[in-house]
Amino acid sequence: MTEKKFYQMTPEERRMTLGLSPEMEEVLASMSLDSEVANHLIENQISEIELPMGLAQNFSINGKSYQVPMATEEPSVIAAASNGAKIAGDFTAMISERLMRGQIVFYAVKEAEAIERYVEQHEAELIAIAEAVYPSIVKRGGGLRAISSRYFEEGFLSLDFKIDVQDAMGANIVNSILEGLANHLRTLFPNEEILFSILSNYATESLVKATCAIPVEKLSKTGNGQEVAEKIQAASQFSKLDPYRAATHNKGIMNGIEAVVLATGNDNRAASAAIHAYASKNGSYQGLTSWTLDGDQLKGEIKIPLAIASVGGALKLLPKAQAAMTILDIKSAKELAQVIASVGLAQNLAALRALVSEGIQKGHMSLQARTLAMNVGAKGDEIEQLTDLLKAEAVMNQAIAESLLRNLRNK
Ligand SMILES: CC(C)(COP(=O)([O-])OP(=O)([O-])OC[C@H]1O[C@@H](n2cnc3c(N)ncnc32)[C@H](O)[C@@H]1OP(=O)([O-])[O-])[C@@H](O)C(=O)NCCC(=O)NCCSC(=O)C[C@@](C)(O)CC(=O)[O-]
Ligand SMILES: NC(=O)C1=CN([C@@H]2O[C@H](COP(=O)(O)OP(=O)(O)OC[C@H]3O[C@@H](n4cnc5c(N)ncnc54)[C@H](OP(=O)(O)O)[C@@H]3O)[C@@H](O)[C@H]2O)C=CC1
Repeated sequence: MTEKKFYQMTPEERRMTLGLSPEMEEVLASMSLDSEVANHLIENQISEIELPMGLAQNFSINGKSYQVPMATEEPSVIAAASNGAKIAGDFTAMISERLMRGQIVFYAVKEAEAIERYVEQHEAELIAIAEAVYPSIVKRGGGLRAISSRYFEEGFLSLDFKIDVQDAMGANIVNSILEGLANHLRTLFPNEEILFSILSNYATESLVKATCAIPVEKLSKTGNGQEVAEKIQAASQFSKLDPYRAATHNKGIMNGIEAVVLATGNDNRAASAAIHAYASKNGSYQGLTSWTLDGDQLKGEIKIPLAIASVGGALKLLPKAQAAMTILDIKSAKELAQVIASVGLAQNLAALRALVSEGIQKGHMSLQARTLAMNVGAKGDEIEQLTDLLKAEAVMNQAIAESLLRNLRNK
C-alpha cells in the first residue's frame, strides 16, 4: 500500500507525524471550530488559532449606535478605539459606488486597437455573456456594469470589467465572469495571448469615506485641547511627507480595521492589499487620514477602498463571525464598510491624541502590563496584583516582572 500524502491524512494523523509531546498534541487537538468545517475550509489542517474578540464601545455612525466586534491580540487597541469613538462623537460615513474590478490581461499584444474597438462596440454582447455565466448575481440586482481598457507600451493590454457584486466580496463571482468573457475573447482573437483573468484587489470603485468633527476641548482633560488639535493636524501632515512615519500611522489605523475584518470573517489580505495600495496613490506611501483644525473644531477624514462582504466566502461557516454580524446588527456590505472605516478613523484619533500629548506608553503600557504579567507566569488573582505593581514601576520589562512576581509569591 502506498503511503498517504500529508494532505490525504486526517488532522489527527497529521498531528501524529509531528513528534510532539502528548500535551502539545492535545493543545492542537482542542478545537472550537467544527472539525469537519476546519478540515475542509483549508488544506493540511492540524488545528486552529485563537484570538480574543472584544467589543469597541461608543460608536455612533450616521446616527446609529454600534458595538463593534474586534479580534486582536494587541492590548489597548479596543480601549483606544472606544476612546477615539467617545471623543469623536457621531461619524458621517458614505459610499458613492461599490463595484469590483476584474482584469483580462493580454500580453505581447499585436492588435490592441482592434480588441479595444471590439470591446467598445460590443459592450451589450459582453454584458449578456457575463449574465449567462453568473445569472444569480443579476437576479440579486448586480452584474457587469462597465468595461474600459488600459494599454501599456511594454505590450500589455488590460481590459477592466467593473462588476456589481452586491453584498459579496466578489472574488469568485468576478473570476467566474472573467473566465467566461476570456473564453469568448479567445475565439474572437485567436492570435492573441491572454496572460490571466483575475479580479483586482485595488478596489478603487469601492471607496468608503468617514468623517468626524470634534470640538477641540474634547481632546484634552487638562484644558489644552487647542494645542492637542494643532499637533494632531501636524502629525497628519507629517504622515503625508515621510513614509517611515506613514507606515506607523497606517499600522495604527489597521489595528482597528484588521480587527473588525477578522472578527467578521472577511478576507483580511484583500482588505490590507487594497488599503496599502491606496496609501501609495499619490506616488509615495502616505498616511490614510487627514486631520485639519477648522476654527474650534478638529475635522478628521479617512477614505479607503473596502471590498468587504456581509455574505459569501467563509462567513457562514464561521459561527463567531456570524455572532459578530449579529452583534453589529448589520445586513449590508456597505454598512459594514462604513463601520470599518469609522473604526479606522477613531483608532487613528486615539493613537495621535496619545502620541502628541502624554505619549503612547502611558495608556498602552498600562494595558500591556497585563500581558507581561501573564507572560511571566502570573495566575488567577496574581495577574491583577502584578499588573498593578508593574504600572507603578518607572520601567516595565520581563526581569522586573519576574522579580515582582517572586516577591508577591514570597509574601
Ligand atoms: C488606552 C487609553 C484608551 C487610556 O485612556 P485614558 O484617557 O486613560 O482613559 P479614560 O479612563 O479617560 O477612558 C476613556 C475611554 O477609553 C476607553 N477605555 C479606557 N480604558 C479602557 C479599558 N481598560 N478597557 C476598555 N476601554 C477602556 C473607554 O471607552 C473610556 O471611556 P468610558 O467608557 O470610561 O467613559 C488611551 O491612552 C488611548 O487611547 N491610547 C492609545 C492607545 C493605542 O493607540 N493603542 C494601540 C497600540 S499602539 C500602536 O500599535 C499604534 C501606534 C500608536 O504606533 C500608531 C501611531 O503611531 O499612530
Ligand atoms: N484576490 C482575492 O482577493 C481572491 C479572493 N478569493 C476568495 O474569494 C472569496 C470571496 O468571493 P465571493 O465571490 O465574494 O464569495 P462566494 O463565492 O461565496 O460568492 C458569494 C455567495 O454569496 C451568495 N449571496 C447571498 N446573498 C448575496 C447578496 N446579497 N449579494 C451577493 N451574493 C450573495 C451568492 O449566492 P448566489 O450563488 O446565489 O449568487 C454566492 O454564493 C473569499 O473567500 C476570498 O478569500 C478568491 C480568489 C482571489
